[in-house]
Amino acid sequence: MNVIEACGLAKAYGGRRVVDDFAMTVAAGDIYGFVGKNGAGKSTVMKMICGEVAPTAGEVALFGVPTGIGSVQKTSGEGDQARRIGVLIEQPGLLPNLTAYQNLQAKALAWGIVDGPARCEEVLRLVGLAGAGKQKVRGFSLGMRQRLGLALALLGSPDVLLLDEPFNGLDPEATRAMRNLIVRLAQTFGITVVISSHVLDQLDRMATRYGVIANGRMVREMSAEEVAAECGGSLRVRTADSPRALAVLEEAYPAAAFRAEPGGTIVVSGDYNAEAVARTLSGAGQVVLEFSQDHRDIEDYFVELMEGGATHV
Ligand SMILES: Nc1ncnc2c1ncn2[C@@H]1O[C@H](COP(=O)(O)OP(=O)(O)OP(=O)(O)O)[C@@H](O)[C@H]1O
Repeated sequence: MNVIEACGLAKAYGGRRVVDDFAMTVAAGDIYGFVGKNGAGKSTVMKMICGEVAPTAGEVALFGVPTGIGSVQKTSGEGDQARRIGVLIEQPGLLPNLTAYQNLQAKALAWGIVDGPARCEEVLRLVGLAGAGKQKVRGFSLGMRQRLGLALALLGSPDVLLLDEPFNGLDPEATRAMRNLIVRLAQTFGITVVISSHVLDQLDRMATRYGVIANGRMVREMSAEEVAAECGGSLRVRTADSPRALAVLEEAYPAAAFRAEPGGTIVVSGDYNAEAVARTLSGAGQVVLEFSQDHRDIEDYFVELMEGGATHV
């Protein structure tokens, strides 16, 4: 089932369309990496999905139900539908003079969560802040604040989490902890997660699907497998007898593509397995002089896509 479907979505500020004709599909269980340059429109899209910002045009369907412009928006913060989406967008709006627990309790009360105290304890535990529940938030590190923000987003037991730059300002250790936590939430509780982030190497370790936005439009959506295949690159092989090696490989791997370079290097791409190629060559008595794998950097790949978006007038 698609949990989020956006179609023809647009948002104009002062007559300028910062999101335009935007489409997005997020399926249940996805960890969806939402990628785009600064100002591309990621936060605005997420705010429209969760109902914080009313679209100028277009439609969002949540859990297969069209929200209609403004309908979920009006229930934001109350009601079951709004609670099915947990949101961490920009600063989580924490009250610094209250403890972590009190911050959660205030929201639980506002939302009328029946088992409020137990749920507050539970989400604190989930985000690894069980020991810090009685501490005032003003003494919290950025990493702890982000975790508490995530706890607030989890309070209503959401089916979907929208996380805008959850790694912002976190050191490598806190970044890893946040990543592991998000993956655990997705895998253990089946929560669908949409994460906007510039930290591509973190997304690369967790995302199952990607969407790339440029100038307010979706440039491309693709699975992690598609990204891996496109970044997979090629194999460069040179042996003492390149024509013979080429003939051996072409016969052994009919589904792969081969290109012979003038210096005798054979470039293998498509459907091949590097280890098997090495074994085939050695089995054919070929003396291997060069054997290296070219991988396309995932960052280069996304930067190219992010820059390939249509520009607005
Ligand atoms: N409330 C607003 N009023 C006017 N312009 C806005 C408003 N919110 C966003 N914008 C503009 O819309 C564009 C998209 O902003 P948005 O925050 O959605 O981008 P983003 O992709 O999330 O960027 P970043 O990665 O920097 O957070 C920007 O040019 C921004 O200045």
